[in-house]
Amino acid sequence: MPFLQHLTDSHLEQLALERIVPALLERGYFYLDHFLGEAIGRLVLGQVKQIHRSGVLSDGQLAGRGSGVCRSHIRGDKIAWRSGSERGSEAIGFLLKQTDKLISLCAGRLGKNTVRERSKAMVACYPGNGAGYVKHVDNPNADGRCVTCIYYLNKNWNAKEHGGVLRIFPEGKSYVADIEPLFDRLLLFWSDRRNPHEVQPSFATRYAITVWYFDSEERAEAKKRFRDSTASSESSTTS
Ligand SMILES: Cn1c(O)c(C(=O)NCC(=O)O)c(=O)c2ccccc21
Ligand SMILES: [Mn+2]
Repeated sequence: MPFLQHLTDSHLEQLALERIVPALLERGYFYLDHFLGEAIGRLVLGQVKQIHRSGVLSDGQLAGRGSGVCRSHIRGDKIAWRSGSERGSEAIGFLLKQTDKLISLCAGRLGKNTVRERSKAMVACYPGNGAGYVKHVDNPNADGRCVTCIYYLNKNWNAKEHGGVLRIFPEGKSYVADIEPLFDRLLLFWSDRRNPHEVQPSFATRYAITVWYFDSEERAEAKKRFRDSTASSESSTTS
């Protein structure tokens, strides 16, 4: 089924150059609504709900800090990885094609970053039991990830009632950015220490799809460090 393209390629180019690049360089994050449009957004939501219903989402991580016995038994976010070419994930595949186009249009203008590869899509569901995600940095130690891209899928979301706000604490700034996980909203932000963030407790089912774009050089460096470290640890065990 040929998808009608909500945002034509020239729209995407305008969006990338005139809005996304300036915002990322100036503030470090950017979000826009109506990214795929109602029809395709609903197709993506339908496929995510089917993934959730099919039970393949991981058992949510145990909420709260601590480990062993003192850990609480509230199950938090549940996730599944999708390349977008699986049967039943075609609309997710289309979303990734659109975000790939967007990022490649930005590439070369994002300072030193040359972005050529990305992770698979992480489909995430917060069950609405009050679990959230503690404040963290996606990429604190140069693992290669440079841009976090999150597509939200929640219709009629009311943060006052449902919580689930993403709060970004931009490094060195006196303000925080509160972003509601609204249907068909796309959010991009630097994955490194510039953007610590948290997902506040969610009291309704909260769906999102995240994909991380890699800076090629940083990724290659990280892979090399990993190879060296495993090689040295192997040599130390054998010696
Ligand atoms: C489920 N989930 C996450 O929701 C976020 C995250 O920062 N989400 C922000 C958001 O959904 O607005 C994560 O960064 C994350 C990292 C590893 C595994 C699971 C993860
Ligand atoms: Mn995160």
